Amino acid sequence: ETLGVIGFPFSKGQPRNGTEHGPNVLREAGIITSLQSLGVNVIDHGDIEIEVVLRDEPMKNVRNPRTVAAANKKLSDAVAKLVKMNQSVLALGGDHCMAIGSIHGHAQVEPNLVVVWVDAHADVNTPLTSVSGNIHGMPLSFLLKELEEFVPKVPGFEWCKPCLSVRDLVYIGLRDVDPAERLIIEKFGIHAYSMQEVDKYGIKEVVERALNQVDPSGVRPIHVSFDVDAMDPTLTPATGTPVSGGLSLRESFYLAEEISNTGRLSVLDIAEVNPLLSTEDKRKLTVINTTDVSTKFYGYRRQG
Ligand SMILES: N[C@](CCCC[B-](O)(O)O)(CCN1CCC(O)CC1)C(=O)O
Ligand SMILES: [Mn+2]
Ligand SMILES: [Mn+2]
Ligand SMILES: [Mn+2]
Repeated sequence: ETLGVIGFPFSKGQPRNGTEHGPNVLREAGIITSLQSLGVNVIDHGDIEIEVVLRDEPMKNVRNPRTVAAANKKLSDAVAKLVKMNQSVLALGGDHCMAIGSIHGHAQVEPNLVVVWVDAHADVNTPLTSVSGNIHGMPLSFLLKELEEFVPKVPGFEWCKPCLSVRDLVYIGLRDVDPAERLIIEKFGIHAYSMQEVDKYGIKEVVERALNQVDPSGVRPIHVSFDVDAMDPTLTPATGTPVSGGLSLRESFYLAEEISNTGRLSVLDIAEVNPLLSTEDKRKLTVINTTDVSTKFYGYRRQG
């Protein structure tokens, strides 16, 4: 089994500079060597080359549409290529708009995939419901077939055909969902385990129920889109939209270990590490905790 690592040094899905440094600070922290020390055959394919799109005027309130679209098209092609070569893919972000390219690319090769979205946020605003206009809050609206009729054409995204059904998506970690997102989740019955459910059932039950709902027969390829703001901000403070009351380190480890135990983790996104948003020691803490969770996704076992 080969793990292909792709860097997505990108920040234009949101207004805070810094997520473009995510891939490199994770590499500098030794994420590649940590994975190799697990016996994983890791190939670092470098970074997606981000092109500057001039005069990328907002479309209604959607910021940087063409820049976000062009970068994610490249990511989609890169992920598809690696999955086609039977590699597992670790995509290092970069802000969470990266999920558009990563999931789209994965779905071109594995249309039967399911998505586990680990995040404080639902990231399912459409360009019309978004209050901020930041595409990192909208990625799922570009991917979900059931939302296609509600999503206006956004310049640059002509390539992005929706490829995911709401029944193949499950959320874990929600605690800051916009009213419109709440409506969408309820209208389409999207499976969602907020931090309230994590407290109510415990992480073991939540992970079991989540996987059983999207993949009861336990055969489908899994795409995990992991926003580091799903974890408690005391653990990953270097991120753009921190929300208190997040997943503990042990809950994050357990989730990652259980996903790893399925043997069907195909693509993992690590999104929203922003080293510029905090002090040096908080950056270090964020990167170390993110790396520690990542190794559990790829076979590190606390019991040895
Ligand atoms: N839902 C938000 C946050 C998205 C976070 C994206 B990430 O990838 O980090 O999960 C927040 C919108 N929110 C609406 C109410 C306002 O008071 C504050 C911003 C949005 O901008 O759409
Ligand atoms: Mn988030
Ligand atoms: Mn997110
Ligand atoms: Mn975030």
